[in-house]
Amino acid sequence: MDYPQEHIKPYGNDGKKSEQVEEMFDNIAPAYDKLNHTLSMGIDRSWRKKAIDTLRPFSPRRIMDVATGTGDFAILACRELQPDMLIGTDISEGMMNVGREKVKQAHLSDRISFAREDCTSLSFADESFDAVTVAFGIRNFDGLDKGLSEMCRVLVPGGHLVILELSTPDRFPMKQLFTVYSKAVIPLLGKFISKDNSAYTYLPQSIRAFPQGEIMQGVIRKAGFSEVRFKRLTFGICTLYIAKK
Ligand SMILES: C[S@@+](CC[C@H](N)C(=O)[O-])C[C@H]1O[C@@H](n2cnc3c(N)ncnc32)[C@H](O)[C@@H]1O
Repeated sequence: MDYPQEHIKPYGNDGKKSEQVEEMFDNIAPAYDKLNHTLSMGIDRSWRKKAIDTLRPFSPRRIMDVATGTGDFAILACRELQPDMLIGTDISEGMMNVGREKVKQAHLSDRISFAREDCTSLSFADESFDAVTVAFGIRNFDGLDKGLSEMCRVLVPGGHLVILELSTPDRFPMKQLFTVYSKAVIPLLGKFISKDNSAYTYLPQSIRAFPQGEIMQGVIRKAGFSEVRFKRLTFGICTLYIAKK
């Protein structure tokens, strides 16, 4: 299926979305962590922790963190869940280079590795992982259905998928506050800190266009998952989805 966010690209209509997304994240990589924590006022840390906690009962031994970026989710998941191995995959080498450095600093290089992989076409064999996670990345895919079915393919039967994604609150007054914040504050602060004029205009546009809540639950089910649940976090600014293969 064709989804509206697949037509929203960071740098205009020319060229493939995945190439533009890769270029954008390569550009903003050095500023990404600072911006992330500033724009979310640090709340992203508690969202990541909540997402990782949902995997604790299953003690996954092999984890893939898709769209791993600068590795924050991967590092926290490795510390909290103590898997045998965790591989962070992403299309942006710029983001992963920041992540590689952080993993080294955290003395986790023996358990966390990185690989350049587009999630819509993964090179891993079927049933390679016990858990797949993706935090704030799935909205950027050029092919949501293909990305989800690839994540399903590489999971073992009974394995778990955890998705964190930004969403738009649907109730007063957070809905109105978030509209002002996303249309005025995010582009301005984003431009100032990252020096990329387009990246932080793309961010709120892609959040608004991305399927949310019950609709996203249906999209995940259609890709082959069962027991799909979701939880809105912080008044619906973020949504956590959990599913089983
Ligand atoms: C907003 S960052 C999130 C990074 C990290 N997961 C976090 O929690 O901070 C989104 C990441 O998704 C990656 N990405 C976008 N499309 C992708 C794709 N098709 N396959 C793999 N990674 C992708 C980008 O390169 C970027 O690093």
